Amino acid sequence: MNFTKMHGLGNDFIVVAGEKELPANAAELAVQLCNRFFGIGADGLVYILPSEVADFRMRIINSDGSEAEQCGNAIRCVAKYVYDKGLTDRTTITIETLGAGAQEVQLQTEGGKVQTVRVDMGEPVLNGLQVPTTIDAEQVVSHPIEVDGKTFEFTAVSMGNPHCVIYVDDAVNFDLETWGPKLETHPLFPRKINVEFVTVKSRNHTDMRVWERGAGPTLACGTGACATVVSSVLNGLTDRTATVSLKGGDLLIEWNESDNHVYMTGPAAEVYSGTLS
Ligand SMILES: N[C@@H](CCC[C@H](N)C(=O)O)C(=O)O
Repeated sequence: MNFTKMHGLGNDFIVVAGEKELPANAAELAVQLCNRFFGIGADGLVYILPSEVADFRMRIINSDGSEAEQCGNAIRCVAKYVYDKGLTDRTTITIETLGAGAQEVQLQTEGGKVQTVRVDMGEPVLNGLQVPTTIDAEQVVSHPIEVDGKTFEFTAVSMGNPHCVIYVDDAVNFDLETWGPKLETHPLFPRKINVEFVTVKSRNHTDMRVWERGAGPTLACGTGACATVVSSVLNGLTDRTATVSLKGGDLLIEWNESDNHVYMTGPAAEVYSGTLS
């Protein structure tokens, strides 16, 4: 099996292309290969597959073997992969995802080299039951959630995959390991949830740290950055365009007023390619 190790701001993936469908043992493979001590080590296993509705199709399995509906950092890596490996020579392509349909991706190149990737991440889903949460409301904004006697307030956003955004005084030093897993598996979230801890720095800048569903603390989360800006607009805390600073670097997020789509711009990088026997 040939693979390429890639990352988007340190959120790292084992990327596999050439298969027609996701193998039946994909969950088991993800757990083995993503293990940082006994495997290659990654936050997720990503398959690039043929699509009937877009140029390419992507499936992503988290490091615990669960499948995610969408992944913002992986979609940028997939776009860079197909361009760099000559699977397309176009700089605007579409990539089909499980949870957010076909998305348009623009590769921003200089001298034939991919610099950044801009993705139309589609419209955010705000309806409580659709995110999904157990709350039947058109929007779930600043809703209380109790964990171990401590009450947080969260805003729920789906970008194809579910997110809960919580504002804290100091996201950079927040105790992710204690609160992340308890919020991820809280009964309010029937399919579990990705948790973003956010500190607003200005109308156009936030810090964010993420506890990812199925992967734990990662250096960056593209869909989480999109959810952060959507939530911050709904809470009146930022403008519609903002930079989200993650542990692995920055993403530029724009929630466009005219089409209601969220656009994400950021880098993607290849680390190495290998063969697994
Ligand atoms: N890191 C990703 C999100 C990956 C999937 C997530 N763990 C989930 O289960 O929804 C991103 O960059 O968006």
